[in-house]
Amino acid sequence: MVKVFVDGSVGTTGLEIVERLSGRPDITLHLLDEARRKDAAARADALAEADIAILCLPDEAAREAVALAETLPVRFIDASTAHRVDPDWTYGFPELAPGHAARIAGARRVSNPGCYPTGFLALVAPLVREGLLPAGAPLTVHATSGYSGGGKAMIAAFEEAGVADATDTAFHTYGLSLSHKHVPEMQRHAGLTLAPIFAPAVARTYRGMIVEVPLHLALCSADATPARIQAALEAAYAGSPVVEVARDQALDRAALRIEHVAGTDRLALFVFSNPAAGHVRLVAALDNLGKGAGGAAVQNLNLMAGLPETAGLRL
Ligand SMILES: NC(=O)C1=CN([C@@H]2O[C@H](COP(=O)(O)OP(=O)(O)OC[C@H]3O[C@@H](n4cnc5c(N)ncnc54)[C@H](OP(=O)(O)O)[C@@H]3O)[C@@H](O)[C@H]2O)C=CC1
Ligand SMILES: CC(=O)N[C@@H](CCC(=O)OP(=O)(O)O)C(=O)O
Repeated sequence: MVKVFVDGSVGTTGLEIVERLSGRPDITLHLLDEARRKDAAARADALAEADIAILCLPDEAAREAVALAETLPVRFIDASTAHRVDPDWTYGFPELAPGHAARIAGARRVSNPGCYPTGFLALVAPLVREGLLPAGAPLTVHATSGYSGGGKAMIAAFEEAGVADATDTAFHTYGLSLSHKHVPEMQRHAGLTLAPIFAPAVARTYRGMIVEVPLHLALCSADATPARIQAALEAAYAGSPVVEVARDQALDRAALRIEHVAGTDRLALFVFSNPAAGHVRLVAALDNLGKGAGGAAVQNLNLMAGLPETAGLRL
């Protein structure tokens, strides 16, 4: 039995993780009740008893949890942004590169990826690694998230008319200072020398996400073609139980919906192209709370605990 403490278990991500772990015979789940869940001493005790702690907290509280456990043997999975480019932490995207799942399995401290970077890195990292995209390529990322991506505060803003920042919008773009907190992890883990321009948005749907990287083949390496890009992605995820690369590149596909894999822990990748124009649209569909957060945390937990990688996942 693996003893798991979920810190932040009543937040949006925490609840998703608890749902996936509850009732599993291989896991003993430790949660703190409402009165003690923010109590530092109670959290420190829970950390002392756990084999693995999953942090589903704002960045500052995640750093605090790690500090509380400085001298303890507990291993961490941190769902926050706090440690995603920290060289002392292993980046928790098992499909990032060959052998990376084994690194996560042996790691003490694993940083769960951001939801948007999960889509971006799945599309771009293999192409940089295979030399189809130069490391200095000037990339742009357009993405739309369901509103649960902003946690309890954004859920309230979309669902409760009475709150201070209530909104009735159907869709809004944001990140307009062009310094979103996900950019450093996108650049670092894709192996890019130039930071991508990131244009995120939110739509009035609870969960689901589309991440898109449009590419001019003129900006790619000389031997890059849509077929080679498709083949590189298929090779990178061959046999993956979580990441799938669609083979249907039909130009007349009517639409790709934000709900495509919502409610699952899958990640679906697409290469749409017009070879004559030299235009490609790399698109990822995921659930911000699935492979974008809770599903990824459970996948990492399984790897770290030596359990079947997909146990408890919604595939
Ligand atoms: N939502 C998403 O799609 C994704 C979220 N993440 C990341 O996961 C983390 C959690 O996000 P999310 O679940 O959306 O956020 P929520 O705001 O929904 O939940 C955060 C939870 O942490 C609790 N909390 C805050 N401070 C403390 C503390 N000091 N001690 C104990 N508990 C505390 C909050 O308490 P209270 O209920 O009282 O507010 C809340 O329950 C964040 O770092 C976020 O960036 C990552 C990927 C995707
Ligand atoms: C819609 C929305 O607001 N999304 C969040 C990101 C959600 C997420 O991935 O959380 P992490 O930052 O921990 O990765 C944002 O843009 O800040």
